[in-house]
Amino acid sequence: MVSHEDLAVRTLGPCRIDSPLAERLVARETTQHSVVEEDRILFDDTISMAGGRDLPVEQLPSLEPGGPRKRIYFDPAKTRVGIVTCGGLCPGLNDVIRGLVLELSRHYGVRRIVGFRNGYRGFVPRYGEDVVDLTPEVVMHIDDEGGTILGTSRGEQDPEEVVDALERLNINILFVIGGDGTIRGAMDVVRVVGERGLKVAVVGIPKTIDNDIPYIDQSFGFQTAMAEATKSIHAASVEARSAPGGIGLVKLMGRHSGFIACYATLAKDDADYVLIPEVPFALDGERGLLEHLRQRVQERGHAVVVVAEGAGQEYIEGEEPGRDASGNVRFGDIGRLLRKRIVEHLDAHGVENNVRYFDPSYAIRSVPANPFDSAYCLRLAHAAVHAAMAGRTEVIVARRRRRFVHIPMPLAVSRRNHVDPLGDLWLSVLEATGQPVRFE
Ligand SMILES: Nc1ncnc2c1ncn2[C@@H]1O[C@H](COP(=O)(O)OP(=O)(O)O)[C@@H](O)[C@H]1O
Ligand SMILES: O=P(O)(O)OC[C@H]1O[C@](O)(COP(=O)(O)O)[C@@H](O)[C@@H]1O
Ligand SMILES: [Mg+2]
Repeated sequence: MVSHEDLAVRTLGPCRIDSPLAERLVARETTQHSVVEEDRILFDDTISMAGGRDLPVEQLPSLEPGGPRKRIYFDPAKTRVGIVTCGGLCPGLNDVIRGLVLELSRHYGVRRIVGFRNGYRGFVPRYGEDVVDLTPEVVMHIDDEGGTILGTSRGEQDPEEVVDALERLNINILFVIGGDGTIRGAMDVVRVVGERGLKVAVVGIPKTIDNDIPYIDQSFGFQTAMAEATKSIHAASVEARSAPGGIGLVKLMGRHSGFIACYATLAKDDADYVLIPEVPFALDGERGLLEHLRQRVQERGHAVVVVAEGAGQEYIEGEEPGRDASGNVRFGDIGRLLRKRIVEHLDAHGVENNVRYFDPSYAIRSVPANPFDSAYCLRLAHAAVHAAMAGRTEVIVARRRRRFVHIPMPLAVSRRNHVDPLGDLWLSVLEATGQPVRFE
């Protein structure tokens, strides 16, 4: 259970400098729409959860609100900022970079902002990466494109070398835009910064199309990626309905969490089956997926199956899952395996079948952010700048139940966000598809 201590945010020191934004904050109060900096946001949101702790209200676990402070830690005129993007692509990376640069320069008056190229390797001299000066002019229209203007990479780097680079360039604030691996890397940087007695704020903006960062409503770019995925589900459905025994099979990204598969399915209410890593399924047997699918195709003439890449890995034989440079598992291709097994099963029962396999893969994450995600990215960037200028460190900014909050990095990587097989989302998926609760 998350405790009060888990939610404590680290700061570099007292805020003694008047914020250039202070004037705008005078009339602010805590309402449905804002939380003042002195207030806290309760972590639990049901009576049973909060009541179960048996604590007075002021001792209940609570989060520090995001947003501008009246006084800040860093003197903007003397502050130098670094930005890095790491891990897999995600729609909105450029929006976040742009938002950081514009907020820092226009509202705080920070004049020295650099981008490190290609993830954490951009700090390490042997890679020979250049450092990019980021000005409002440079970033103004970068949100029109997907990807990241800074480039990204996987693979661990020595945090000592990262901090050497921070020292060489006199960086006071480092913004890391990345997923769980990136946040773990950032925590190593914070440790070395502390060991050297430096005052560098490290603030993260969580990025993942898989939506697997816990305690937040949704990661930026997720909505765009899942919207993009609906196009393949629609195409699969059209193909399936247009051929005798048509079966549209769509494999979507989602290594450990099936959020893209679930939401894309709900958005395009066309699928008969959704398979995700969180819900194991039997393939064979009377109550297995293949037999159910055979009956569905015979009854309705067609079917659509959506599978997340991490689902059903136990069926991929003879292949040890590989690892990428960051140590993430590289799964076997569940889509191809399902295609093969579906064809074999239906052929064996003399059922005509035409399987059309879609693997949109990188296409769903390399697109520019949609307007909702763009707005979200900009607001996350603003929140990250406010947090960093106020000396917060080892923290990510995020939206939780529609409030912007600061979440300590150790908590953000303490677990993964999963689709709960007993939760509301999976129930909605079961209702939409009509698939059995279990294939067993
Ligand atoms: N356990 C870890 N400890 C320290 N750094 C890590 C760790 N895992 C990943 N990293 C660093 O974070 C970067 C991105 O991690 P990765 O897992 O590839 O993507 P993501 O941040 O999207 O999860 C890598 O370049 C690597 O240097
Ligand atoms: O082939 P790549 O670029 O290493 O990444 C593939 C993986 O990246 C993801 O899109 C997201 O992963 P991260 O958020 O860890 O970067 C996964 O869904 C997918 O398995
Ligand atoms: Mg990751």
